[in-house]
Order: sequence, then structure tokens, then C-alpha cells
Amino acid sequence: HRNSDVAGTDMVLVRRTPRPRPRIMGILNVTPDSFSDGGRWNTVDDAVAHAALLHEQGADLIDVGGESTRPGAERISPDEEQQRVIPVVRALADRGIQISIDTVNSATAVAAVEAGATIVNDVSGGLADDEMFRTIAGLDVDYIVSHWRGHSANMDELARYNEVVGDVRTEIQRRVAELIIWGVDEKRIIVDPGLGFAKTAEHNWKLLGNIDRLESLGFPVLIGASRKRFLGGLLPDDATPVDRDPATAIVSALAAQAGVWGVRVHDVESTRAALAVWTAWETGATA
Ligand SMILES: Nc1nc2ncc(COP(=O)(O)O)nc2c(=O)[nH]1
Repeated sequence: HRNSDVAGTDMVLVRRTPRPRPRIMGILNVTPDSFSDGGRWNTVDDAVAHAALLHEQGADLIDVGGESTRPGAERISPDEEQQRVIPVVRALADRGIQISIDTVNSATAVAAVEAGATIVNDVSGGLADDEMFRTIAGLDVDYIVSHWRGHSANMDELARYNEVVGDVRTEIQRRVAELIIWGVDEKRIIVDPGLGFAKTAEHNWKLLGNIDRLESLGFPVLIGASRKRFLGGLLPDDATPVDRDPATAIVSALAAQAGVWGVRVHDVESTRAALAVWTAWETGATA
């Protein structure tokens, strides 16, 4: 059939209204032992220079973290954490770069917001510090509540679920309900499945394949898959964390397709390219 046979009119290519691409959250771990880039930014200047590079490459915001959350990492005091991150937060804020502070400690959250952070990113979802929710309620910030079940020392034992997507959704929902009881504005809440925190590779893939069930909670979703071990499971045994960047970028594109709020990545360039592909695919035009 020629097109006009079908509808009596020429087929009109309907261009979808483009969905906004996910925000790119560039990772700045100011820690000596983070699993993939630990110890490369020992000075404030090195850290600020790297964050400024990520921003130039396309990061919409920078996630600054002073305590490694990799499995088995030893804990540090909030004071030590603040000594590492606050000078960096202040220097980046002075450059007009949007910052999220990656911390489970309410005191660090307060100090970082005073230094210019506008988002608190708490991998523990308020479980590691009883004062966090009360503190967030008193701050004018967005709050990222991630699914978590305990500190990295014993994460694997904690990875027991009846049905991981439903269980994670329910446990996040409980944390959000409590946040709202503390008076936190719903519009300030972002949720995150906490990939790799008390989860096996299979759990992580099930959560990624069912992001829509997390989104049905009604909050923006952040995904943090970058360079994590479960991606490495798809690669040759001798692959290093940096070799996981192509897989990370593909996750970014698929997460965009799933409508997420943001993706948290180490390598901004590859995710930026992946999201440019997604946008062009979605809209039939370049970003
Ligand atoms: N919101 C959020 N924050 C996070 N912070 C640290 C890590 C651990 O990874 P890293 O050591 O590469 O920072 N993962 C997350 C995550 O998945 N989501």
C-alpha cells in the first residue's frame, strides 16, 4: 500500500514531545580507598580540578563523598569526613557548580549545605544517623533516600529478600513515609534502589529491569550503577573497574528510557554520549 491508501492522507510522522534526559551526577570520591578512583585526589586542588573537568564534560551536578562505601571499608569519624569534603564543596560552590553531598552523617550534611551543597545524598536512607531526618527537615535541600540494610562490613549477609523489587520498594516507601512525618516536603525527595548495597548481581539486575515499579512510588529515581562489581560480572575476568564504563553508559541510556531523574557516574563523557544517542533516538533530532 502507498501510505495514502491507508488513511486517505499522507502519514504524518508524529514527533514525541521529548522527555527530559536524566541529570548526570558526576562522582567525586575524596577518599583514600574508594574502589575505583580512590586516592587520586589527595589535595583539594586535585579534587576541584577533577570536578571542574567532569562539569565541563557535561555533569549537571557533582556528588562529593568523603567516606568510601565499598564493601569492607573502615568507618571514619564525621570530623575526618568533613575535613576531606567541606573545602572541596566550598570551592566548587564558589565556581557555581551544583553539589550533592554523599554522606550518612547529619553533621556533615549541615556543614556541606552551609558550604554550598544543595542536595544531600544519603546511601543509608537515614538509617545510619537517627538525627538525619530531623536535620533534613530543617534544611532547604533535596534529599536522596537510598535503599540500605547496614554498613558495608556485613552487606552480603543482609542480601536476603522474599522478592527483591517489592521488598526494596516497600522499605524505601517506609523511609519516605517517615521523612514526611518529620515534615520533609515530598517535592524534595528523590529515591534510589541502592545498587550493590546488600544486593547480589541478580538483585541489581532485577531492580534495573523493574525501575518502573520503583517509579510507581511517585518520586524521581536516581540510579548508581557506575563501575560496580555486578557490571564486571558481564566482562572478562581481568577487566578493571574502568573497563566497566561502556556497560555503565548503556545502563545510563536504558535508565533514560525508563524515565529516571538521574544517573550517578564516574565517567561523564561516555554517559553524556549515551544520553545524546537516547535523545536523538527519542526525538529524531540531536540533543
Ligand atoms: N545515591 C547513591 N549514592 C551512592 N554513593 C556511593 C555509592 C558507592 O559507589 P562509589 O564507591 O563508586 O561511590 N553508590 C551510590 C548509589 O548507588 N546511589
